[in-house]
Amino acid sequence: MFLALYLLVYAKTYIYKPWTTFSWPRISFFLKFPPLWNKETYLRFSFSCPTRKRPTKFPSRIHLYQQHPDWRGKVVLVQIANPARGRGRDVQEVQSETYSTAKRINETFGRPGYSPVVLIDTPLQFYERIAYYMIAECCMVTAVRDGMNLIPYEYIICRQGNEKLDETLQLDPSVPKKSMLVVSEFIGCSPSLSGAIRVNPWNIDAVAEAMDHALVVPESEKQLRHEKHYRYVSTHDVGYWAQSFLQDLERACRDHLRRRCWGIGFGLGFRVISLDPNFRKLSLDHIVSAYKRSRNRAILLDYDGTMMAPSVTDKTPNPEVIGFLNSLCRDPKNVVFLVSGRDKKTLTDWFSSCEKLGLAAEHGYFMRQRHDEDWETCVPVTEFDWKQTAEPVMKLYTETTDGSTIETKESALVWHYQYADPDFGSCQAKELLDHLESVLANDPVSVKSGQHIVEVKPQGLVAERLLETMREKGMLPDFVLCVGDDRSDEDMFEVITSAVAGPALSPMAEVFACTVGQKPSKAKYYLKDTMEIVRMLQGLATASEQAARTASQVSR
Ligand SMILES: O=P(O)(O)OC[C@H]1O[C@H](O[C@H]2O[C@H](CO)[C@@H](O)[C@H](O)[C@H]2O)[C@H](O)[C@@H](O)[C@@H]1O
Repeated sequence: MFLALYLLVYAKTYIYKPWTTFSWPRISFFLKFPPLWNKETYLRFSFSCPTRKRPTKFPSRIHLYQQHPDWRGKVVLVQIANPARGRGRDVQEVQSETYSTAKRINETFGRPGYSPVVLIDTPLQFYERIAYYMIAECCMVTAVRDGMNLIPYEYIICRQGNEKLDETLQLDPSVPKKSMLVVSEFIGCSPSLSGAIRVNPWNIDAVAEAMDHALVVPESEKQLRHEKHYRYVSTHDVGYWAQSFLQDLERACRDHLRRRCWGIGFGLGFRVISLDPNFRKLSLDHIVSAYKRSRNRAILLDYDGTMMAPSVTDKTPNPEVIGFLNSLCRDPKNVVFLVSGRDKKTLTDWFSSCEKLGLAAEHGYFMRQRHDEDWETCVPVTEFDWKQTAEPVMKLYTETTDGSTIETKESALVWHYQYADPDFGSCQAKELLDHLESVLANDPVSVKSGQHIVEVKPQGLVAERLLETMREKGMLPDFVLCVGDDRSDEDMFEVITSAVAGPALSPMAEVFACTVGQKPSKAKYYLKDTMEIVRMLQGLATASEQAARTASQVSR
């Protein structure tokens, strides 16, 4: 006879206490007290709170017995209902639903001497709860929302036990410990428990399947899963968290006195950002006069979000953009490159009328100096094995984020969430970024976020390569302008800023790294939006046209 136990905690009233404060004789007595403990008894715990709606709690148990009749008579699910903190109508509703469903399960699947569900609705002593943890084969937490939920961590610690417990229960200390967790994907601790079976608690069938799976996995797998759980819990203890908070605080405060803080945005979008005191708005007069003084100019321009507003649906460049790009390219002192995440074909089609414009497609993986030249592959990467790792992860987020899609480029994979719910999409994007960074840590790729995208692309620095090409041609830039709007452009800013006083630039070089909007950036300058960027580029184009007119008048 297997006894499975699950707990319904109506309120989180528990406090962590170290092992040393336990009353060993009481635990020992409790564990030996029939019918809760014998060598063949399996216990299952599950926690929930009535104020967080529980769609799948009991229905999934009914499904377990319906779909897996083998467990009837072998599994007893014990649910411990802690007293509710609140007394609202919803609390009462959940309580009465809990009682009536437990009754129904017992009537349907029970028999004399066997109740598949045991519902304990009196408060448990702390030592009793700990004892339940120790003997539970599996802990199940199916809350549909919860901040952190420490129950799985406590369960793991209890399952690991210690010497004293082994001695009390006459367990062989050399036998590896086991633990099984079924947890809701909506609770805070879920991402940290890589050995847990994660479920969507709204999906009754999936929860029943997970319960069944937790019962049937081989013993060796239960041990491996426990090893994973315990390794995490024992290394990420209170000391670890305190230390990491302190480190974060130190990092945030390091340049605090030097930095300026700004409140930006309105309502829910309001946030305080701290910016380098040297970060300032780019003055048109300043850049135009530096432009006029210079002889060899390198100009690197991002496209989406920089020259084209994110809100525009048709991203095809308008005649105004084509016009000033051509004016800039006609100036013999300029080398102009459009550096975009877009693919070769899109850039070729869009900029076919800009004959002298250099194009860097897929963030510089492909480059073409002019319209009549062939594309070259610039990054020495031929292996794309990382796509096999990245794609399934992106697919997972696409399935759970309605409106999101995956774009497959020759060198990169992009997860788009422009058409997903904005808040949920950006939360998912943050998670995906972390997830991809951790699984691709050893691959030669970088994971970047952009305008409603998360992109994985080969590492490679387009700005470095462009400066190198100019140097090979004997052109040492004395003016560098680099404009971009998102994280994928930060590498360019870093390269050109750190090239100052190096061999790639003239010692007199003036460098303008400019981002769009006021935000933490490696760029020294910002302009408010794409309109201001376009105005600035038009200003430079006008300066080039004036210089060309003056030159032609002089030569006549
Ligand atoms: O380097 P950029 O020129 O800024 O290009 C970055 C990405 O552009 C494209 O995505 C953008 O446009 C999409 C619609 O046209 C929009 O849904 C998305 O939110 C934008 O970021 C392109 O699809 C990506 O591959 C580029 O990396």
